[in-house]
Amino acid sequence: MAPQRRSAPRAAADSGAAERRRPSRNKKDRAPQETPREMWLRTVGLGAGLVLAAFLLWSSLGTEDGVTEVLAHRGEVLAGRFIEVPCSEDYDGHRMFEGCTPRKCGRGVTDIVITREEAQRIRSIAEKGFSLGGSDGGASILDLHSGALSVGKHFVNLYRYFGDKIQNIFSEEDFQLYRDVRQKVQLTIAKAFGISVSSLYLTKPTFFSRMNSSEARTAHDEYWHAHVDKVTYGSFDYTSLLYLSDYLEDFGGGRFVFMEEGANKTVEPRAGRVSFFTSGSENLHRVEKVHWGTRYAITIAFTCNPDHSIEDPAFT
Ligand SMILES: O=C(O)CCC(=O)C(=O)O
Ligand SMILES: [Fe+2]
Repeated sequence: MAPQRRSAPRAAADSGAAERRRPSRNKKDRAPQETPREMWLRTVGLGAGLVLAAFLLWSSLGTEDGVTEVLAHRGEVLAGRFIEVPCSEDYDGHRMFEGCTPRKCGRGVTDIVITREEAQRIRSIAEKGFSLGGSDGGASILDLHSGALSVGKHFVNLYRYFGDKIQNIFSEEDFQLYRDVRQKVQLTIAKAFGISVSSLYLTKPTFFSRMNSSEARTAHDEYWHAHVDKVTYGSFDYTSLLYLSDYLEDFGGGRFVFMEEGANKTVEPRAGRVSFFTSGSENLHRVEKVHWGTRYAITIAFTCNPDHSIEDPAFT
């Protein structure tokens, strides 16, 4: 954002007015001397003002956009936290699927569905993929379904590029783990929203993300904009995020923010943490800019519309 332009210093022409406002020496000489009590009060007042100003500055720096509540702290291990929010009307414009299209909306976080060990193993899959490319800017994606990988300012298709040799990069165990994780997340969503697990289909894009503090080079690198997944991606009905690194251990900034009037809610990423929510504008969100380090995550998306379903990645 462009910095606010400050007004130029007032011209010398003003100095006459300043001169006129200046009290006469005589008057000042006649002013009563400050008592020690008054001096003390003035010092205390000044100190309190400074403390207040420092606090306001600190709180505005720490929260970027006035975030006031943390839904999931990085240090806590949540067995499951769910917050219901009223559904938006975004689903009305799409085909409705009884028993799947959100009627109950909300957001949840759990740290017990995916272990930290599984998160570590799945992150290794992401690192292998990203080692073959990566964006010049701050955000890279790797989509094991389509084969898309960010490289420089563009994307390549790994499966087309490597052909059968892709089996030297990813193993069957990698794909098996990916499928297991997807299945567990799908079950979690179905349970939380009271829908049948078989009414949900994986949809695209489902992808790994890697974010760092490099300056954005293309619009794809600008991951921090507020958005609604249903609007951005169309087919999404339920979004989930599996975090693969730890806020403040592996990176700074990069918290997930549900944007709400008055009180935004943050989710602090933690390896193995699954955050999930209905994809309509009841869950407008953004990711804070990463200030240092590298943040890994997977966006796993589900739809109620079988026409928009995609397959799990597998060697064909
Ligand atoms: O990585 C995140 O925390 C959120 C990513 C996101 O909003 C998205 O992929 O649509
Ligand atoms: Fe999103």
